[in-house]
Amino acid sequence: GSTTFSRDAPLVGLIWAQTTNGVIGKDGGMPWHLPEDLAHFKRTTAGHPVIMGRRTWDSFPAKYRPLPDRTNIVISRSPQRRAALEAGGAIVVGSLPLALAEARRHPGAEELWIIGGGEIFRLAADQATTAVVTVIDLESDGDAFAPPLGPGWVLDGVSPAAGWDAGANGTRYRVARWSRL
Ligand SMILES: Nc1nc(N)c2c(n1)CN(C(=O)COc1ccccc1N1CCC(C(=O)O)CC1)C2
Repeated sequence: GSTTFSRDAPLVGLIWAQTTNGVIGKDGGMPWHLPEDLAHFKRTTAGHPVIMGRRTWDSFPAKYRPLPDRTNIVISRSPQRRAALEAGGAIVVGSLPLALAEARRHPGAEELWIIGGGEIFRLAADQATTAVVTVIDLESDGDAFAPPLGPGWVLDGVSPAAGWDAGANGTRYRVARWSRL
């Protein structure tokens, strides 16, 4: 029979999109337009709590906030910003540990997704057990970067395994899935 492992520890995943040279953001946005990635992001995170830094929250067009069908947890150390963020539908906490603790209380918490940005990914890389990375066939300058995945991270697979997918607008991309032992 199949063995099922009860996961009392949630799966903590990182999810981001980057250029081939590791840029994840520029001037508060992303230097590409790839609706297929937005659909992939929404499909992957829907139904689960998402944890993000305040800049990532601000980067979403207002009509997308809070991200629907997900508990939106925003890390901000600024008491001045807390009220506005909460008014916008976010749960606001002051640190990543507090965000992870808060996320566990919400629906879908068997899987938690950390969705950005660069500063939060670096803090979270040693606590996450999976990373889902959209690599876009583009070189760009930027001001936010993908975290280095340190020792212990292994590449589980890339889709497509060779070459690139192409979005309707011609942007080439692929999705790499990493896990940390
Ligand atoms: N692979 C991967 N990883 C990430 N962490 C993120 C992404 N892609 C994409 N992201 C962005 O910030 C960018 O988003 C958007 C930017 C402009 C317009 C709409 C959107 N979105 C439309 C869909 C919304 C939803 O999901 O409902 C979210 C906002 C985070």
